[in-house]
Amino acid sequence: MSDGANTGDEEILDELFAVIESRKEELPAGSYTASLFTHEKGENAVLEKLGEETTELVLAAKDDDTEELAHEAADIVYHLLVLLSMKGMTLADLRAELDERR
Ligand SMILES: N=c1c2ncn([C@@H]3O[C@H](COP(=O)(O)OP(=O)(O)OP(=O)(O)O)[C@@H](O)[C@H]3O)c2ncn1[C@@H]1O[C@H](COP(=O)(O)O)[C@@H](O)[C@H]1O
Repeated sequence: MSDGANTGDEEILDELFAVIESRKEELPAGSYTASLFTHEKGENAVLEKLGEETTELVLAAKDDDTEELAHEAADIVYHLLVLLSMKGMTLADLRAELDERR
């Protein structure tokens, strides 16, 4: 597992969100992100994914499978950012909420 160094963590979330926003704008063929924005199920596609990934995360935690836990956590963060973008929100909204709790 990681040694805890977090250099670049903020940047990676900003970069990922910027990619998601550009996929939403350009809807390139072959993009999984674009397919979520154009899915026939609408927002339910990403909501269902978040539900599935959360169940998988819980199972990984119960198994003490930290590699799988990191994998599922990353899936959840990615789909969460897609949901925020879908709702016209940004990472700043998430940061503001977290900041208020300090
Ligand atoms: N971070 C992600 C990311 N995380 C998860 N996924 C996709 O989310 C889907 C997860 O659904 P599933 O659980 O069915 O996938 P799975 O691999 O069968 O199952 P798991 O074992 O992963 O749970 C897979 O198709 C993954 O490819 C992601 N797809 C894209 N990104 C990021 O988005 C960027 C743009 O991707 P495109 O839009 O495809 O160009 C990429 O460069 C990545 O940085």
